Amino acid sequence: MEIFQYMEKYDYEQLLFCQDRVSGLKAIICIHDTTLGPALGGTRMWTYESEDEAIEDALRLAKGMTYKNAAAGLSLGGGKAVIIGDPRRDKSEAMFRAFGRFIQGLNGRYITAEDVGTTVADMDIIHEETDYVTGISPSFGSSGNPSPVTAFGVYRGMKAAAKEAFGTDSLSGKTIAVQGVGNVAYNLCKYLYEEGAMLIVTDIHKESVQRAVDEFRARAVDPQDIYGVQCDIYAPCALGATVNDQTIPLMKAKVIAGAANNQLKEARHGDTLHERGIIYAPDYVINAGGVINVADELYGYNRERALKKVEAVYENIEKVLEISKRDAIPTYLAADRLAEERIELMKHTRSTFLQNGHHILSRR
Ligand SMILES: NC(=O)C1=CN([C@@H]2O[C@H](COP(=O)(O)OP(=O)(O)OC[C@H]3O[C@@H](n4cnc5c(N)ncnc54)[C@H](O)[C@@H]3O)[C@@H](O)[C@H]2O)C=CC1
Ligand SMILES: CC(C)CC(=O)C(=O)O
Repeated sequence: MEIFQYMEKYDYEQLLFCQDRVSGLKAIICIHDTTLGPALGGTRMWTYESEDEAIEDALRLAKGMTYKNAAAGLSLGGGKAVIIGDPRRDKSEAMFRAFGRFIQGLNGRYITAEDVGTTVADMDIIHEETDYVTGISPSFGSSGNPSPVTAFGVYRGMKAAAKEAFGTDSLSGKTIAVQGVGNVAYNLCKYLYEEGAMLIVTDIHKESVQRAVDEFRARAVDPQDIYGVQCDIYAPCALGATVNDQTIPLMKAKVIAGAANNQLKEARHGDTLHERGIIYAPDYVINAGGVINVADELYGYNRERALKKVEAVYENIEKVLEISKRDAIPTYLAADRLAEERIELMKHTRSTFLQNGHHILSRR
């Protein structure tokens, strides 16, 4: 990959490679855009096949955070970090502390949190070395694990998308195919089951599937079979790029609404969904609950206030659907428009010169 060419094309600010030989840390921090404020986005730990794959993931995820934070109305820019390694095998205190020191070195330009492969316990270790970490244990007055709140937001957004497709936002009696029953999707399944939805689930880990079968009467299918099952809604809640040339022709769902980041393999797949009349709830709008929740820590965490904001994912999806209809464009473009218009507007508003002007919230 021609890295500078790619960064220039999508206007990235910074890409940082962090290496610590003793702990084995190999991490990449990517800051896409800080127009709206410091870049907030989680740290993913994953067994990448190659360094290029890890770099690409960091770049794509960081840009997604710029759009997610902007569309959610947060005063935050977009960034993300990835650690190369197996989260089930390679973690150590030394690794996360070394990583925390690299974050501290950025002096607040990047604030981290959980993502796939990292936990509250990992964030607590990072916190030993830096202030710029959220999603740490509630005993610090923090918000803890963002996943249940992300799930609540996805549930709200799914209802808004269902209303558009089926004329009612009730999910009772709807069949929902959930790909990946990890931290977010387990909590999502709970909401869906309690509302009376029928669940079809899959995961690469058998225990996760079994838990959903036992607790939510879900039907299990093999990972490759999830795309073609007869269902009303497909909820991608594993990794990205699952909406692509191979999977779209198999899909029976009228709605795609799930937690995963970067669901569309390429932007053109959003066009294909639009042409086929499948309502796609854009990933970074529907899965913003977690970041809205951890961002509230920057104001002194208040769960009630945070959940109120997350509830509004419903209205945000409605807004995207309205723009899509008004401008006759696919929903992924409508979401981009929502985010980009806000960034442009704030760029102008914030252009006034301030002499050493610090906001009362010193971390912003
Ligand atoms: N945790 C959070 O608060 C947020 C998560 N997200 C995104 O939501 C998605 C899920 O996140 P988490 O639940 O936190 O991660 P997780 O790691 O707890 O869950 C992901 C699940 O997907 C499964 N999986 C991976 N590849 C699969 C495949 N090919 N087929 C079936 N299952 C597969 C994994 O075994 C795991 O159980 C990720 O894309 C993440 O970036 C987005 C916003 C916030
Ligand atoms: C997990 C969140 C707290 C932030 C993030 O990285 C995301 O929304 O993807």
